[in-house]
Amino acid sequence: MTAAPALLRTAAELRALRPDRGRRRGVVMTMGALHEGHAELVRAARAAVGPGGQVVVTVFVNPLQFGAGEDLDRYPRTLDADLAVAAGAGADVVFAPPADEVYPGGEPEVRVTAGPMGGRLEGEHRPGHFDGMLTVVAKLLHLTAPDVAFYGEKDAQQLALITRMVRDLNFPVEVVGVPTVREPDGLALSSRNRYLSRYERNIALALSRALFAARDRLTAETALRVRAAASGAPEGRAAALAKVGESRASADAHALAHASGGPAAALAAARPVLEEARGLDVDYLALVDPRDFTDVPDDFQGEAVLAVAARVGTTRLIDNIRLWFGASA
Ligand SMILES: Nc1ncnc2c1ncn2[C@@H]1O[C@H](COP(=O)(O)OP(=O)(O)OP(=O)(O)O)[C@@H](O)[C@H]1O
Ligand SMILES: CC(C)(CO)[C@@H](O)C(=O)[O-]
Ligand code: BAL
Repeated sequence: MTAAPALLRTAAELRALRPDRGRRRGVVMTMGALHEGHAELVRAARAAVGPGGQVVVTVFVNPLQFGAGEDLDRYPRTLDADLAVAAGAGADVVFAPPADEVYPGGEPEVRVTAGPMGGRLEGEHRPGHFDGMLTVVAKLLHLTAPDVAFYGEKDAQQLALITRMVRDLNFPVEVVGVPTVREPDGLALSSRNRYLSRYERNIALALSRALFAARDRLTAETALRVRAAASGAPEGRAAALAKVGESRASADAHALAHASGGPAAALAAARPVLEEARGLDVDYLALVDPRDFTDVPDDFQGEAVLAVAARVGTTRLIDNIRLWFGASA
């Protein structure tokens, strides 16, 4: 049986439970309502610090990162179930402080500013969100003093901003990103999925389907290019192949002549999936450079993030995947 993690409420309790010298502390920050995505972060933390290290899961619904009219009041609070998930994944400590432990002086006047990256995509649609998020992450890093901290790639812009803050402000911690955990049908796990009715969940599947459509388009175009490269240049070849009755090879060569295989093709594959999903209200679909979340140009080479945010009814969901552009990964 897995031992129940210690449930701590104060920074003093957390300080008293520091791991022995030479043992590492790994931290997973959450807003609770834990699911398998969170569990994966906890398992990654356990693997990184080893059996003798200490894994701390923080559970705190941070008012500072919610805008007016967002879901702060109805955000699910499920601490008993969270303790069970944390235990099952191998956490030693759950740190669930009350708001006045995190903000003893009330709303902080001095805050972390997210900078230009924090004004794009999520930041544009949730003004102030990233300042509030980084402020609490900075505080939780001070309170938990980890050697290593784990964040999900599901929140790709958040991960990029935390990485940037740690670098820009010299936090002595290693930041590790963990790949997105999905349901078998593709839906990214998210605490907010609990808001969805069955009908809405079906609509929400369009987010991951759009991302996968882009990935599949790039894969298909790469395969075409490899096939054509084995036998000469595409457009003239299409006509020549057609003449000798090689219709399939001719069609491939023709498709190749019109395939860009670049960012525009990825967006063109994803967009119709979102447009055709009735009941989905899209905030953005964007292909961005993971270093600063600016849109990539059409001659971009390297790894990009295809990110989407949309509302289904009153629920707002985000998702993203990484795509590679260029000769080889
Ligand atoms: N499906 C997932 N796969 C991997 N990591 C995830 C997943 N969902 C959330 N995380 C990560 O867990 C951490 C805590 O996230 P949070 O508590 O906000 O959960 P969430 O499911 O993203 O909630 P919400 O639905 O409110 O966005 C973050 O680092 C987040 O990126
Ligand atoms: C990092 C975080 C715990 C800060 O409140 C939150 O933004 C989240 O759960 O992703
Ligand atoms: N999962 C990111 C935190 C938020 O949406 O506020």
